[in-house]
Amino acid sequence: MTVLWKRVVVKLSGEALMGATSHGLDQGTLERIAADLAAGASAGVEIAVVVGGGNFFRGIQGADKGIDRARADSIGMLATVMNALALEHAIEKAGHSARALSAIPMPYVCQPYSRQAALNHLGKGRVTVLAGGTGNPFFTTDTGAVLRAAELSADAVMKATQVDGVYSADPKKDPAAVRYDHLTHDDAISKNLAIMDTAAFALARENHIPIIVFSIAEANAISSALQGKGRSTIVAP
Ligand SMILES: Nc1ncnc2c1ncn2[C@@H]1O[C@H](COP(=O)(O)OP(=O)(O)OP(=O)(O)O)[C@@H](O)[C@H]1O
Ligand SMILES: O=c1ccn([C@@H]2O[C@H](COP(=O)(O)O)[C@@H](O)[C@H]2O)c(=O)[nH]1
Repeated sequence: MTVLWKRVVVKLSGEALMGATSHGLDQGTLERIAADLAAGASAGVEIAVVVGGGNFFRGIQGADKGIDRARADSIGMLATVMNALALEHAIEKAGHSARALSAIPMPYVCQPYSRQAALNHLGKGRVTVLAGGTGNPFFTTDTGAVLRAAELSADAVMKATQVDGVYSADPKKDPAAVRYDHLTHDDAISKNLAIMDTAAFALARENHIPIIVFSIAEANAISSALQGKGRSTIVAP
């Protein structure tokens, strides 16, 4: 496998882990994605995975139901820890070494996140699964992914999601939405494209980090994206 990047942060949507179910974790999907990550790491790419929590809980939805937003976001961050532990185990089962690190320290279940610990695991070829987003409420795991990419000097953020790229509008709501092959961070921000939050795009722009958006529904989606193959949108200057 000829790969484009030496070190990447893969942003894995929590919803991607539900497979065809409506909530939580689908074991077959987890195993497929774990094997794909293991293949990428075996090809020599240092892979950190920032995992979302939308298959369990989103803070904003909890806040809509009357839970204090900061409390609701804490629940959301804990959801990402559940996904990270499941993914760490699935990657190990797929035959590749993995470590989960949490931005919210909970040493009984996994190692607390630190930049040094993450760099150490990446340097040893372990798929490093980063839980808890930024560790702060009022953020998302998209912003967490770009933040980790900046502090770990990753070459790119690879957003593995439900859609095959960035569209002019949410394609799940607007069938007439048009897909972009390439756009700049400025375009994504000025057009208010909600595939990622503005904070994530702004941080990526400031730190010159390209973002590759692709669908995780395809077989070997991550390995293909690492080789520059398959359908995707590239957000870069
Ligand atoms: N302009 C757009 N182009 C493409 N997708 C868009 C756009 N605007 C909104 N979306 C929606 O954004 C979603 C991508 O978000 P994603 O599923 O990765 O959520 P997340 O918050 O990052 O993760 P989680 O699933 O854990 O909540 C797509 O499923 C798509 O419906
Ligand atoms: O830095 C962060 C990251 C996430 N959260 C909360 O977790 C959920 C799930 O994350 P998604 O990015 O939506 O998958 C999110 O809705 C927030 O409530 C957070 O508070 N801080």
